Amino acid sequence: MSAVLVEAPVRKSPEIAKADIAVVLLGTGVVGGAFLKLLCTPVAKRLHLVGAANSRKQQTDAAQLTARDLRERLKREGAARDDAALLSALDAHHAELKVVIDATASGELAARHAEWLARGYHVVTANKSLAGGHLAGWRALQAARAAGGRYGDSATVGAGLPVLSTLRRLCDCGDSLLTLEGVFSGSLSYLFNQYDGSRPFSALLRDARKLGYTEPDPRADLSGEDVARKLLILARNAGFALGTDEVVVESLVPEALRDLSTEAFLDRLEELDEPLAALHEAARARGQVLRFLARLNQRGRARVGITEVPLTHPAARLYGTDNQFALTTTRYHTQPLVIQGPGAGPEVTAQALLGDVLALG
Ligand SMILES: NC(=O)C1=CN([C@@H]2O[C@H](COP(=O)(O)OP(=O)(O)OC[C@H]3O[C@@H](n4cnc5c(N)ncnc54)[C@H](O)[C@@H]3O)[C@@H](O)[C@H]2O)C=CC1
Ligand SMILES: N[C@@H](CC=O)C(=O)O
Repeated sequence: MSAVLVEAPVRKSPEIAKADIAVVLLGTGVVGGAFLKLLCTPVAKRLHLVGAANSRKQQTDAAQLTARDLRERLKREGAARDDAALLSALDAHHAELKVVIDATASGELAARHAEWLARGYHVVTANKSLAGGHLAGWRALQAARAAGGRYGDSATVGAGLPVLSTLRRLCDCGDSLLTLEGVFSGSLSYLFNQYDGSRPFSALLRDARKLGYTEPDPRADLSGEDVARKLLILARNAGFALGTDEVVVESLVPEALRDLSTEAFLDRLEELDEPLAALHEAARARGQVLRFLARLNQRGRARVGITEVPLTHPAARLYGTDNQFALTTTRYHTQPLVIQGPGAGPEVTAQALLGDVLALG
């Protein structure tokens, strides 16, 4: 029987008019750039971009903000960075909902999220530095949320996979997280799913960077820091008050490459090849493969690092940038609840940001 194409079901839109949303976008790199493209699609018609910034320049001029090449223009022209001017642009707009979107990896900006929430702006973020950083920051964020601020964080774990939403829903229903295990990094998944020694690790890393899977400085991925942040975000959302120093992190970055500038590090990527090849060879000789795993056990002990796993291990059967989150809870006890799918990339991450913005009202 041949496949029949059917029309998509008509979704009756509710009669209630949805609110307009004024938006400031911080970060016009890989993720921010993909978000700007989504803004031009019909689903984003309620969103009004009133400001956009990269690390050096910003724009609040309405005509400039609608330019198709806004991202390129911001590299050359615009006003100097000043958060106050961006927030004033939000204040001046008629929209009921005012949102700051953080598509940067800046710790400095993340440290302002709680203050923005307290001032009545909503925050939607791909930046994990606050929720996955020092416990004091996490606590300030929870206080701002308890006071009514809405924080869209879907993009911070699994690049928008329904992990945080599922975990929170379970906890809201009285379930408790017992253990958490899996592959929480899209770039490291991409690297180790492919690495078989035939191409140098550094060449695969360059590909991952070009495809937009790595952090702005790929050492944030290779050091396990980015994975540790995601583990902390999940653990804290499940009620474990873990500090950054309570996660044992095993870095893949050799000592000699740790203190370099990003540019200097990128020039010396080949120095990763030999140690990785040795690890790979040792694992292969034992019939195992390498995976970068995150684990939280029932006593709240957390560890992220490279591990040899047998070919039958669930993490050995991932593809592309797949993330895998295995949640054992009081109610999902015999078998874990597993959430798996692409866990990095500009389009999925930008979609997660848009989803969080639209969910505001
Ligand atoms: N690439 C991915 O697949 C995913 C990325 N994320 C997160 O998204 C964030 C952005 O990642 P990418 O777009 O890949 O990085 P990127 O390096 O391509 O872009 C970062 C942007 O932030 C800007 N920026 C830095 N400091 C700033 C400041 N103080 N004010 C305004 N702009 C500033 C930079 O100029 C640049 O435009 C990171 O926090 C990352 O962890 C989250 C999920 C997936
Ligand atoms: N660099 C990150 C991107 C998503 O958070 C990763 O590799 O997972």
